[in-house]
Amino acid sequence: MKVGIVGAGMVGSSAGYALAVMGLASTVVLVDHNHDLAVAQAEDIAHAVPFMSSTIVEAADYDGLVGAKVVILAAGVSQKPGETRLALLERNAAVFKDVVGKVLSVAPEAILLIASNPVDIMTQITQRISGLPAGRVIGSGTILDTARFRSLLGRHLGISPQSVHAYVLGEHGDSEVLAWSNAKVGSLSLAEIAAQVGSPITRDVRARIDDGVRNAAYKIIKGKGATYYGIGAGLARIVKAIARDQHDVLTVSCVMPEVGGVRDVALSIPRVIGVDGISADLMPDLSSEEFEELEKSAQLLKDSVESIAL
Ligand SMILES: NC(=O)C1=CN([C@@H]2O[C@H](COP(=O)(O)OP(=O)(O)OC[C@H]3O[C@@H](n4cnc5c(N)ncnc54)[C@H](O)[C@@H]3O)[C@@H](O)[C@H]2O)C=CC1
Ligand SMILES: CC(=O)C(=O)O
Repeated sequence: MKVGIVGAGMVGSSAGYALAVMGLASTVVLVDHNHDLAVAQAEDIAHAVPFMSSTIVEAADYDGLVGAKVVILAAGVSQKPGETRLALLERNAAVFKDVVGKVLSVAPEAILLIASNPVDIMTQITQRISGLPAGRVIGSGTILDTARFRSLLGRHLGISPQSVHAYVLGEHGDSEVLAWSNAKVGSLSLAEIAAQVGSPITRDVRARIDDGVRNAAYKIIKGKGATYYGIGAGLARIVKAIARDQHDVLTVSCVMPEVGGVRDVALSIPRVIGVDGISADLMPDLSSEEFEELEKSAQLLKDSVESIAL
């Protein structure tokens, strides 16, 4: 399967690296308006391939995306230290107005996988520009936040994050909602597992984990300028679900008809993903407090998307 990546910066190249070393694509094509950067990234990633897979990694112009089954959109600007994701909206909307049409002119059948921030709004903008069915325009959404939540919960409990089933919903951003009420480890509720392993989830532990998830990007960007390994692996994980038609449940963003009272808005809930993109939305049971937070997150995203002229 051919996978295209538009935007060969830190996020795009990390996704390309993860796809290549995991052997999830026959070909990975990197496109960037800085073509020299795309060429350099493709060459560097290609040198890792002989150790792990046989993926062909190359740089190209948009023509190189012909036949791509998935195209990852990671072009645009990223946050400076202290800057919110929403502050990138106008600049990245302008980039997407340029990029989406070019991608579809050569790869009209592709599933579009959006990474650029603010990712929920970029997903909604892409769906509007492209006119594609909502299930073929997938935002990476809270896949990364969910990984952060599972990682911190697993660390607290001394359990592998792969056995922690816990989701972050709503905006990939400051208003996201950690769904504590339905988190499970194996078949046990959080309260039960915490009691069994002797690591209670106190108010302080909860606040520490919430901060660790919600503010992870700010801390990493302050320390090293950008985040990219986590999202690179997350994007590869979504491609895996598509490439192998796995019908995996992942928290990704997509335009949905209604969330509470808010209509036509893109945000994350768990969704089933396979070869045709998203095939089902799985709205979790939430406490009334969590559902209220989700509605607030939806309203904030809706207000932001309406502020942008398309
Ligand atoms: N969804 C998520 O969880 C995450 C999203 N991000 C977002 O991903 C995006 C990319 O971040 P980085 O890779 O760190 O930035 P970067 O600056 O390293 O790379 C962006 C690339 O886009 C290219 N580009 C800009 N305009 C273009 C256009 N019109 N056509 C083609 N290429 C163009 C640039 O030349 C650059 O190489 C940002 O918006 C960032 O906020 C970053 C981390 C996590
Ligand atoms: C930058 C970003 O969106 C993240 O690391 O969550």
